[in-house]
Amino acid sequence: MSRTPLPLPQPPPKAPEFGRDTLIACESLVRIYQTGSVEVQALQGLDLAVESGEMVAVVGASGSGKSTLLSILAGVDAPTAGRARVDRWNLLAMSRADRVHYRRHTVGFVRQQTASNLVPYLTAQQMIDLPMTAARTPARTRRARAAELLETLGIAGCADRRPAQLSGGQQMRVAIAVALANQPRVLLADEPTGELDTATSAEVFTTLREVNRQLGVTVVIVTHDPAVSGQVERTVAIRDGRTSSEVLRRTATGADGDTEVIAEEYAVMDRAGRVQIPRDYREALALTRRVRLALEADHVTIRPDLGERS
Ligand SMILES: Nc1ncnc2c1ncn2[C@@H]1O[C@H](COP(=O)(O)OP(=O)(O)OP(=O)(O)O)[C@@H](O)[C@H]1O
Repeated sequence: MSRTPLPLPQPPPKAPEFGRDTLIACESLVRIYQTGSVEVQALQGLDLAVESGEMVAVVGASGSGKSTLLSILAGVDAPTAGRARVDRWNLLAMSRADRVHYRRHTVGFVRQQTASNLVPYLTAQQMIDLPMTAARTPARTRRARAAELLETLGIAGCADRRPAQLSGGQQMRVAIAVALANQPRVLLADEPTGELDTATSAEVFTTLREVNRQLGVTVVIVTHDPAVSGQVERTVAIRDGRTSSEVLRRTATGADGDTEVIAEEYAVMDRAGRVQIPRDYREALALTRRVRLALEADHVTIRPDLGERS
């Protein structure tokens, strides 16, 4: 008996190696906190890929797992299961010495509370110097790097000031300079504008964008402020410890020559092919436990299971 071949497109010869082309690659990432008999699943199979040179915002409601993700990427916290790679580092298999090296050279971290990033009795220049001294950078290089960072971040005039003599925006810029002192490939910022007014927040975002563009540093910003999304090319939304959607922004030139920003929302598919269908879509079509899937020429349809047999 001859069979008609299925009209399926040819699959690629081999699935790409995990995280091969990305600087940050998280797959099915799980973090469970155990407090006594209570177990909290802060991350429940999160997927995230960030290319080198990108500036990405991670948004989500309070408790959705944003800070947990950032702590893991910062090498401060370790995942319970899944995969996480940043640059050449496997975050699930780092020795203590690896972790020190990773935190010193691969990632820079700006914390939520501005003050917690700074040392009250040191000047801006001395604070930028600290991580380089820890990394045994020669004095001449340290001086040159501190001067370059102070200049790039627009705070050259603040070199000899202590935190109390700086405005909120200047304090945050010093914190960013400290995080960049050892030339990390990735800058992680946890709610960098949480304590700032609107104008100062905009100033800090401009600084982060300049750092991203001028120094080529990959930037990941965690925030629960949806307004931030308009400032970056890609926003990743986390819900209940999983990546639920991504919004990509690009500029396009219309027929009239005007440029406009186009934002498109995407669902995120993991390597096993799982996609989360938004609740309002499910409710609108009464999609419940079982749905009908069909492969069309250039798309896949999902239909409610109406119970009839075909
Ligand atoms: N050290 C911890 N021990 C126990 N539970 C924790 C711990 N850290 C976080 N959690 C829990 O994990 C979940 C995710 O927390 P996380 O701080 O990552 O969320 P978030 O999205 O950053 O929230 P927020 O915007 O309020 O900072 C929450 O339910 C939180 O209570």
